[in-house]
Amino acid sequence: MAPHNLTSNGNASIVPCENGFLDSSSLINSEKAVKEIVEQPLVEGIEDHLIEFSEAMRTVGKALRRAAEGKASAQAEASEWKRKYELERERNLQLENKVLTSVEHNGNCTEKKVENSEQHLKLMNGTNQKSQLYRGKNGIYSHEVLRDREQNSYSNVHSKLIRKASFKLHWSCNGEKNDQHKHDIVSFDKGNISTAERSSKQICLKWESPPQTVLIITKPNSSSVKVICAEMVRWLREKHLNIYVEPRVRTELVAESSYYNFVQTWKIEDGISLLHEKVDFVVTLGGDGTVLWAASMFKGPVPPIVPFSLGSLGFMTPFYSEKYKECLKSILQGPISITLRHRLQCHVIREAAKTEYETEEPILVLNEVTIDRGISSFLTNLECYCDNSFVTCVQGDGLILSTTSGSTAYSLAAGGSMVHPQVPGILFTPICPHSLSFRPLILPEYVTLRIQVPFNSRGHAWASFDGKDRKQLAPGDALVISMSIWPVPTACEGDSTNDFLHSIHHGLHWNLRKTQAFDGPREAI
Ligand SMILES: NC(=O)c1ccc[n+]([C@@H]2O[C@H](COP(=O)([O-])OP(=O)(O)OC[C@H]3O[C@@H](n4cnc5c(N)ncnc54)[C@H](O)[C@@H]3O)[C@@H](O)[C@H]2O)c1
Ligand SMILES: Nc1ncnc2c1ncn2[C@@H]1O[C@H](COP(=O)(O)OP(=O)(O)OP(=O)(O)O)[C@@H](O)[C@H]1O
Repeated sequence: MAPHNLTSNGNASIVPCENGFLDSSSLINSEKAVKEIVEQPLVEGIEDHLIEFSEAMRTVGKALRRAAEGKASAQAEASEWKRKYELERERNLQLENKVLTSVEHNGNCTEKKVENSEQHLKLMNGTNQKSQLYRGKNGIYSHEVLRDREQNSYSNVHSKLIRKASFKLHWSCNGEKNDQHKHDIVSFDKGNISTAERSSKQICLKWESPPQTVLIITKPNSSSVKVICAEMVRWLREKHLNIYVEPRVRTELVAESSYYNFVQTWKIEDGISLLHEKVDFVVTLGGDGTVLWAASMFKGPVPPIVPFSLGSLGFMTPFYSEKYKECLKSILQGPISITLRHRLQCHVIREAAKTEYETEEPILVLNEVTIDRGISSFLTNLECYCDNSFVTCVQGDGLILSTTSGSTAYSLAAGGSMVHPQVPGILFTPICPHSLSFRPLILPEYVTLRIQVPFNSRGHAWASFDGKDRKQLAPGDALVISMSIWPVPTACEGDSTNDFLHSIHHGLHWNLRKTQAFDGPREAI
């Protein structure tokens, strides 16, 4: 129940604000009420406990005043910060305007880019941050004004302003385009708890300006992939796109013909960290492993990925490579239905680390992180905590913490459920548990999990990330896992649900059974 406020006439009223705080006037009123009670002349022979009561009320009165004062000072501070923020925003917008105008005068940018920049500024409408996503009234906008900082010998865009294509995300509803992004909001209007209508379904990406730069990632050592890649590069070049490939692929292409000299790449690992700033979308040519590889190249935001199937299974690769021209035409034109695939952020915390924050570089996984016994012949012994609540102790071959995208991979093989990739959750799937009652769990996406190798463990454990980068975990070491804020947007062939069902039908032959014949024994009617 909400606290009641005593008034001088003895009536009680409930006065919490919407935000859960008491408002300052009601605090002052309640303080007055307390004062009135306290200041009433004491009747002779008053009991000791009444004196105690009045002392207590005095303390309450003081506390209420302090709360009101605290709130007023917090409000003043907030308005000061708001004012500073407005000033900063104004200044940055002016700076941005100046840079763009000087670029226009120097002729360093194409006409198209300058046109776009004005459009961008309008769209940015008061946002000063060089951030990846701008939340608009009717969806999410993405804009970037970037300076090419990389000294890349293959790049012909030195020190120029380059601009990523701008796009907008829509949430469409029952097949119709609906610009309203509906959040999952819990309301408690008049004390009735309800959630907002759940009509936000398929996410659509619409280009606001044409995409100009594409990154092609290919599965190595495959001649069919090499052929398609070379063809695709030529085709994209005709469409005037800037093309990036991995250093290995550029070497292969240039060895084939000097025609491919225009293809750009990066020289050192550092170049990869800037890719998301340059690339409008990524094409993968391979199987699911190539999509995992492409995702792992982006430690932060990931551009939309268009995965072409050149592997055996292809859960995440809905596009047919033979039809790449039609597919890419429709991708370049948009809008594109996308699946936002969540990733898990994994921190290894060594026992030797002095603080919780002294962790190794976090690793992002699109499928799963697995903690297993490696080559050890002992049972793994893993203590699992979820937001500091003890979950269980895993004794068996290991544990898989999987995203819903990874639910059809290793987790499925270990008995986990298949989950639609848009369901926000973390799968907790044991590997060969030595207990009959250990069933897999699906936990909500907002929890933080901590998997601890106990000090009394007989052996080490091993963590692997999307099947790669194995790391040894010694007794006392822990792995902390939470949902990353950087999902992997993958383009859909149909829509998210259609693609998911298609992949489990065709990839796994899910529930494939000959239909029972009509003739035979029947129920008596
Ligand atoms: N017992 C198992 O099923 C098992 C064992 C180890 C690893 N894996 C999976 O392999 C993944 C690594 O894939 P890779 O291609 O780099 O290695 P890989 O070449 O060994 O291929 C593993 C297989 O898993 C499939 N796969 C990958 N991601 C999938 C997904 N999200 N849904 C359905 N199938 C998927 C691939 O198509 C491939 O056929 C790991 O993330 C793990 O999920 C599975
Ligand atoms: N660009 C890349 N650079 C290095 N390794 C890669 C690259 N792309 C994919 N790989 C690795 O190559 C392996 C095979 O890739 P992928 O899964 O795409 O092909 P596949 O095995 O033929 O397909 P499927 O998994 O559908 O059978 C994976 O282990 C993956 O990590």
